[in-house]
Amino acid sequence: MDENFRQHISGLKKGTIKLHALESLLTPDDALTVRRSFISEETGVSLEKAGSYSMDVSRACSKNCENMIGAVQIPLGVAGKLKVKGEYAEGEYYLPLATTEGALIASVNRGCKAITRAGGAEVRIFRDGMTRAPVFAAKSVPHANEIVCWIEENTGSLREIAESTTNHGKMKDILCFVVGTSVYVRIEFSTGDAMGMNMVTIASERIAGEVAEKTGAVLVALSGNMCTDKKPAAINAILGRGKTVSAGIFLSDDMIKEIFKTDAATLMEVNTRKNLVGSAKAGAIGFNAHAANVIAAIFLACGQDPAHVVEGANAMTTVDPSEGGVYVSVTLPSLQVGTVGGGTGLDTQRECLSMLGCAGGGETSGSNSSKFAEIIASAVLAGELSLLGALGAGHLARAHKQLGR
Ligand SMILES: CC(C)(COP(=O)([O-])OP(=O)([O-])OC[C@H]1O[C@@H](n2cnc3c(N)ncnc32)[C@H](O)[C@@H]1OP(=O)([O-])[O-])[C@@H](O)C(=O)NCCC(=O)NCCSC(=O)C[C@@](C)(O)CC(=O)[O-]
Ligand SMILES: NC(=O)C1=CN([C@@H]2O[C@H](COP(=O)(O)OP(=O)(O)OC[C@H]3O[C@@H](n4cnc5c(N)ncnc54)[C@H](OP(=O)(O)O)[C@@H]3O)[C@@H](O)[C@H]2O)C=CC1
Repeated sequence: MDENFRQHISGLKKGTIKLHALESLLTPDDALTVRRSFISEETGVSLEKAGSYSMDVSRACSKNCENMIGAVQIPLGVAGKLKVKGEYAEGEYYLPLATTEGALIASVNRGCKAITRAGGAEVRIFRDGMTRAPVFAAKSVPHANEIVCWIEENTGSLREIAESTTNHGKMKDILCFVVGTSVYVRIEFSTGDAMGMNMVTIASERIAGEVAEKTGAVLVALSGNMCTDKKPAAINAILGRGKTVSAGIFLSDDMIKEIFKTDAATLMEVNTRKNLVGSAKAGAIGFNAHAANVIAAIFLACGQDPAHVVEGANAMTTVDPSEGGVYVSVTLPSLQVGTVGGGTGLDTQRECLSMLGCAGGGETSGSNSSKFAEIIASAVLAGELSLLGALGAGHLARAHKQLGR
């Protein structure tokens, strides 16, 4: 090994160099090599494979991952083509899916086949807004009331303050909730093509400062969990967070029989007893079969924040009787996605977004992230159709035996 590298490793061992300071002393690739070699020596694991990557790490180690030592690889497959008839996504798409679960892509692929043959998923976005909710301490219940009244009377000036921090963010709404002396201020923004959590957090900090100064409220935490970010929460399912999007498809009796080897009545019964009654009995927030599977696979492929699978999978699946077949829908109340920012600029993730024609900022602000959300909702519909069909036909265990072990 290079003498310069050995000296840095020796500095790490002696504690004269901090592990996270390597990028200030070396090029990004060299910093990773030294850190990985040090961790390899400390743990006795070669890490040779983790050190084999194709991405330009200068971006990753400065914006996405501290103390970076390499990359893990997740198999990337495709499903489709999937025909989507949305307001932003109009066409047929190959879906990039990163997963290690055998049978998942086959299942989504089968759903895509059905949807495309049936004419395409009909998809619409009903609401769009990213939230952050600081929590303040008031001195008393009347003081809490004064704080809320002040915020409601000064929404206009708070909007100006918030929007001075961003070119693309627009404040849409402020909702206040009080519990005794705790005041939760849920601030909602449209965030263009960004998922928006950094953008909204920065803007909310300015609002919080103004509220504290003008009302005497004490800011306890910039995130008070009424946002609610990265935790399962009914508020996101009810009010929405990120994009609220629904996709639906009519499937004829013939198609259900041919593609899913079952029938309309069985599909409806599985959905009612499993997705609706079963989920209710279990106290679930999501009433679906496996929305998380599809969202996680697309999120990993396309550079989304994987923790947002928690809210994204908060979906409800319905199967309505319809003349000559069924109308199946999924509704995702809190799908948080972006095509700029976060992990979307990493090389392989950007390639995957480009496969869908939505990498980077859209022609109009927000059009690419909306297109992406419509495609994801349609992909979730494909996954729901196929798993409901497999359960109806009694094929679930067989499929995983054949494809997953
Ligand atoms: C496995 C299938 C698709 C077989 O489905 P099938 O109908 O028996 O097979 P087929 O040979 O007739 O193929 C039908 C179509 O499926 C697709 N397909 C078929 N095989 C492949 C393959 N190798 N690679 C890619 N695509 C494949 C393909 O589109 C094909 O059409 P074609 O292109 O041939 O005209 C079906 O049985 C199925 O979907 N099973 C369900 C599996 C599933 O959804 N797993 C999801 C993960 S389960 C889980 O994680 C969550 C869970 C289950 O715990 C949640 C819960 O509690 O419910
Ligand atoms: N801070 C937090 O509490 C949390 C952070 N995260 C992380 O936040 C990151 C995502 O935050 P996010 O704010 O989306 O991304 P970034 O922080 O990467 O910021 C994206 C910026 O891109 C600019 N931009 C350029 N073109 C566009 C466009 N067309 N539409 C919208 N913005 C555009 C905006 O600048 P401008 O604002 O000037 O318009 C925007 O603020 C992820 O890495 C995620 O993991 C996740 C959860 C919580």
